[in-house]
Amino acid sequence: MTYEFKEYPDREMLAMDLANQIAGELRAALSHQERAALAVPGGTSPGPVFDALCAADLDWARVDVMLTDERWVPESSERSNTRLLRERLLTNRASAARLLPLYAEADTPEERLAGLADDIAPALPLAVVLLGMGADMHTASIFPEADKLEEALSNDAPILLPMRAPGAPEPRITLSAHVLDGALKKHIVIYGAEKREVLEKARGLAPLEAPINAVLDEAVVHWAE
Ligand SMILES: O=C1O[C@H](COP(=O)(O)O)[C@@H](O)[C@H](O)[C@H]1O
Repeated sequence: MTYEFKEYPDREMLAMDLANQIAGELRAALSHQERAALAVPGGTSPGPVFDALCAADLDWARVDVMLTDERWVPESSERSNTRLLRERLLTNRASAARLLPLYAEADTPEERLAGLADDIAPALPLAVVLLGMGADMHTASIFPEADKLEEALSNDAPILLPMRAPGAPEPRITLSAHVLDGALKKHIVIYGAEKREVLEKARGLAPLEAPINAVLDEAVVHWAE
């Protein structure tokens, strides 16, 4: 498995450079296809990238934006990844993009899974995916020790899976590994010494132990202190 590791002087430079790269890749995809799909993470890491990317000059009306995963909470919750997406990415020029949601009101993800997956399917494969990584080596909501970990990692997994894990305070919904890994361009954003070490420790481990390894091959990892 090989991946590129890009180190930046600071987080601001990382956010600007990564946003430029993603915008360029979306433009390239749109030059030879009618629509392009972009999947992005939630959590604490992508906000500054969203702040830069939302101003990019490209034909956002032909871009389908979705999350890599969602916490099963309504948008009124501080923990909603959709809320972050609306506040920081789907604004400015990017407000013209089409959001393909990973949440709909219901008590459990299982109740809405099929409908959400049906809406996403025509937009695939992803032109670009941006992923985060937790300190436990999870990516999207593919967590070590999760109840559907094996299924999420298998090549014939459905597009979307519900997920429950000891490290996740609420039920989740996640794109499966082959959908994420099938993106034409893959980027992973991580900050700080701890996550850099975690990524090093993941080297050589099976995706069952280190789910991040299911998407790392040929990805670009963007790191700043
Ligand atoms: O819960 C989640 O965690 C990961 C990592 O988040 P971070 O705050 O450590 O950057 C994130 O990539 C994922 O989308 C999110 O749902």
